[in-house]
Amino acid sequence: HEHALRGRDAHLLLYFKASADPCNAVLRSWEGHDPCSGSWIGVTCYRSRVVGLRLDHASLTGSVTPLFGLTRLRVLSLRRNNLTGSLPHLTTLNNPRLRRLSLSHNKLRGTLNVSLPSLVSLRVEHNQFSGGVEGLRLPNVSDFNVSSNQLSGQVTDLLSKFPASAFEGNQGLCGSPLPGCGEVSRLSDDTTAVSPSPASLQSATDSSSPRSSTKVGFTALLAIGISDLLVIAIGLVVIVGMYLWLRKKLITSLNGAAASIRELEPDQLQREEKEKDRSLICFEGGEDLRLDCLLKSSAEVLGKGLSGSTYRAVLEDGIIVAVKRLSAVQFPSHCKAFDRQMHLIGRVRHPRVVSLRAYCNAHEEKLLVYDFMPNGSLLSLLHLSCAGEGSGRTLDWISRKQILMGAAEGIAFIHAFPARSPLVHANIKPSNILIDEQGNACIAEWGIMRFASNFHQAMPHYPSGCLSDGAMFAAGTTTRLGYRAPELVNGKEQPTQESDVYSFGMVLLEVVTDKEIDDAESEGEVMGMVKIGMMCTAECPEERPKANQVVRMLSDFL
Ligand SMILES: Nc1ncnc2c1ncn2[C@@H]1O[C@H](COP(=O)(O)OP(=O)(O)OP(=O)(O)O)[C@@H](O)[C@H]1O
Repeated sequence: HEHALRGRDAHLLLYFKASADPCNAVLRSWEGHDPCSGSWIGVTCYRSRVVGLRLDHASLTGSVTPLFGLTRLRVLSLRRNNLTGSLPHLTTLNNPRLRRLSLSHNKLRGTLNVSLPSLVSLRVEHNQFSGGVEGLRLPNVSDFNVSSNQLSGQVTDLLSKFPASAFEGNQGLCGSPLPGCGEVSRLSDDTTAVSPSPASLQSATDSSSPRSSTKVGFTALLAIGISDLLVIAIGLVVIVGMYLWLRKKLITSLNGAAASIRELEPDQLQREEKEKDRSLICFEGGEDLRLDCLLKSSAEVLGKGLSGSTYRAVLEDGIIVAVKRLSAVQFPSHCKAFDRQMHLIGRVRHPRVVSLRAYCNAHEEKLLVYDFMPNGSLLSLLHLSCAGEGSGRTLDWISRKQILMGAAEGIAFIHAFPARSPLVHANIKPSNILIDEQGNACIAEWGIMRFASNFHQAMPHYPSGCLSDGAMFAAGTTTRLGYRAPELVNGKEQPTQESDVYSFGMVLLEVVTDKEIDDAESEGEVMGMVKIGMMCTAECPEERPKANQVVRMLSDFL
């Protein structure tokens, strides 16, 4: 029976692929009958069943309906694609385990009917959904957004706990937290009352003589004036009374609260403070992460560097993340600037930059949770013998060029990201250039090293003997500085975007001067790339090209 169900998962995914990626451009790796082989891009499995599908920004088209046949699915994230059609009625019968559903920025239409107690996140903003929201029965959802659709009708009581921003951009929706539906219709009634049609005005004037109308008008005006005064006086009395009553109540409750705070034991306060500290701060795509789940997950050490150790953690729902545990020696303090930097890093989203999904900045523990990159690092591909790691694969020339291009794009994106002061990676080296499911390079662990207490010791350099002599020669480096820009060696300067370009230049020279390349046709290209590397590693920082210029130069070779 289990075997048949696994076959059904594969069948449903391939059925989805047929309409989502008809040119086989993105889902090329979806081949064969086993989606859990590890090679199907975006698919996460647990005990040989598909539990997660994440394919954001993948230019997918067609309908999502086949995916709701995956009965073990927990996470479905297909943001920013071109998906069309409607959603089926989602109930516990067909999707009992679905926890996160992210379909924002697509072209989905039809009505929304989702009643799933398992769901904790529903994001369908920027689509074309229509009809009411009464079909949404989501008792446990904490992350919710249906904004910028064509929904109408009253927001139900269950959903009114979410902020107005979760509903805005739907012309026809009303009721808390949006303006009340009654208010809208009363307003329109009033408008009709004060602006009668010219025809009715005309008939009103015609029906009575000018004399009688003046008499009646005067008496009526007097009566209205007196009654208005009375109403205003009564209103004032009521308002003053309510003000005095509320003031009294507020003072009593404030006194009560102050007393109960005083009553708290000091260590209880400390405990609460610690609890707050120990929680994870989550960013887009990591909203579901919890510190206790992370600590309970099965973890395996990926490696250890100067800044700390990195673990591969498999969470309860089968999702795999990389957790960097920062060294307490290098990152001893609990500073606000670190929090600000993490919030900035958590906002950066680019296919060539590894996403930070959450972090924890407790006094005794600093954890950073990243997307897990399943294909190792450039270091493992290049220096199998030096690093004592790697899968034993050798890199062909085309892959080398693509990896360099991907890394340069990631760095250029970070450098151009709008921030108060220019953003800097400060730790560019092959172990921080990771390879994603499709073999593309992604820049990892940026922006952390400037918080290291022994920053200059931690700067990227390389174990003596590993950086090839060809690369050292091309860069004109006689001392073994490795990836560290010469201006940083005295330990007084802070890293800059120019020093990042230097480090990238060293990586580039290392990749293109490697003895392993035996493709004679590429000789001319090697020379061209070496020239780029030499420009990047110019002694004088001002003479080095900007990262976006490096991207442009590299693109000539692709
Ligand atoms: N998100 C990730 N996905 C997969 N592997 C990762 C991820 N982040 C880091 N790694 C791998 O984990 C190993 C250890 O990384 P870590 O960053 O802790 O050390 P390092 O890069 O060698 O040194 P440093 O502390 O200076 O950054 C490296 O092989 C790295 O490529």
